[in-house]
Amino acid sequence: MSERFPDAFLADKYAQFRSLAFHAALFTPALTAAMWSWEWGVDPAHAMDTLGLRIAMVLLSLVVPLSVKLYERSDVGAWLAALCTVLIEILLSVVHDRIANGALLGMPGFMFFYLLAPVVSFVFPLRVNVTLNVVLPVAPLALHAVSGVPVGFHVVAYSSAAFPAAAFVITGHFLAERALRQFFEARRLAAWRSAAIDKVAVPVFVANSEGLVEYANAAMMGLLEPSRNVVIGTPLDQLLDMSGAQAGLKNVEARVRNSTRNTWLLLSGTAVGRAGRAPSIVYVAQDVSAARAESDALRDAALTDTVTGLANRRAYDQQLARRHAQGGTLAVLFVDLDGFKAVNDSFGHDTGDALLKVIAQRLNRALRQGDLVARLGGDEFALIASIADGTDEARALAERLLRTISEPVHLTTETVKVGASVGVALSSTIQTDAHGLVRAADAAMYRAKASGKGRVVIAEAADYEAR
Ligand SMILES: Nc1nc2c(ncn2[C@@H]2O[C@H](COP(=O)(O)OP(=O)(O)OP(=O)(O)O)[C@@H](O)[C@H]2O)c(=O)[nH]1
Repeated sequence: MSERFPDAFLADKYAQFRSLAFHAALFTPALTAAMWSWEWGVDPAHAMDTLGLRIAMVLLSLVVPLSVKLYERSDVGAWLAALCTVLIEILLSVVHDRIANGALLGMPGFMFFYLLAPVVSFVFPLRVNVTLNVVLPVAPLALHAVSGVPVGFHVVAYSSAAFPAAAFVITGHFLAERALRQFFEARRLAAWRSAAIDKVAVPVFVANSEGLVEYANAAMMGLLEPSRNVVIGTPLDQLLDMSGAQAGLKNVEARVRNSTRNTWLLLSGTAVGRAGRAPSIVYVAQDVSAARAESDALRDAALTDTVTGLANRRAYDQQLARRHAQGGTLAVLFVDLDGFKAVNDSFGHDTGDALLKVIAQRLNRALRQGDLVARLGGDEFALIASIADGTDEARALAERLLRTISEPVHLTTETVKVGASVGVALSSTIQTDAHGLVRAADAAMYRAKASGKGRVVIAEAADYEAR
């Protein structure tokens, strides 16, 4: 089996066949037409026309039965197809003779029987074909030699004309058979490869140079979830989010978009060239969702407070450093509950935990989009909020927090109530780094505790310097 691409192979064969046909077309009709004209005074243009029709029929007779034989693998089908073309040919001959007002087996019919031999004998090996094509034209001459039946000049002329025509047909038959066999085998192999790749458990897909998906095997379709029809021809970008991936083809991490699961793939791509086209990329994918979920969970655990589910101190420090570096006015709010120890002491640690969870939810609800609340430990919470209007806005926010914290908390068995002391440091007032802001908010919160609890204190420069 040739590994050549069927397109290139066929192009090659087509060129050979065309060159042969060109020479035969020059030689055969010219010779035949000359003889016809000489013998019967037939119009040469008309004669060539007739021969052109014959040649077209011969090509049809070659390709259709051969295709049936090679692709459907049916000799009976091939014979039936050949019979059909012969019947069509006879019909055409009859019609032609009626129009031309000639005998039933006039010139077209005569030529036909010489051309018929190689056509209908295509199912035989080449050697039989050649023999038939040599024997049939000389048969009238042999008959004459054996029986003395007179043979006119036109019979000799037709016999001579039949040889190049037969050569043309046999070569065409030979080339067409080879080309079709290669073509169908290549198609069968491609279909088999595609079916085999479809069956393997490893997800595989192909994207063309324009980023459109050309193929995805069953395993890949299972990961992408939508139906095959939707995927083929879809921009890869619509199916996979590769925005966080490193450049290149190897070890590319991609998230499946619109997935009901949080599916992550590790892709390895190979550029595969194609005749006359920009290379496509064949990707082999690995489902790394489980590993990714595990590492995400570890990262989340390292940044999350286990009791309340809020950000922990580490996450808070990271966020504050990032937000502070971005600029704009920030308010850092330190919230320490008042009377929390009494809840623990009276109702137990579990009730204390339940209370912390409710307070966390209330603080979360009181915040605006983009702000952050964290639990630093014990009964201490801290918030980061963007402030547009300075101290008054920060104070209003802090007082809103105080009010929501002080609402009674209805737990399963009891209702408890705590208060809070809040220290607020504004980056517009305290000109320092992120740590300095935290220290100032902490100091302001202590001042709130010291001056009677349940209140808000806005930090001044002295709070930062005092710590
Ligand atoms: N339930 C519970 N209690 C905790 C946790 N972490 C720390 N605590 C307790 O929280 C209490 C905090 O003490 P304090 O800050 O003195 O409590 P407070 O009654 O609010 O006192 P002030 O802050 O002075 O108003 C201590 O009793 C700690 O044991 C926790 O995760 N869960």
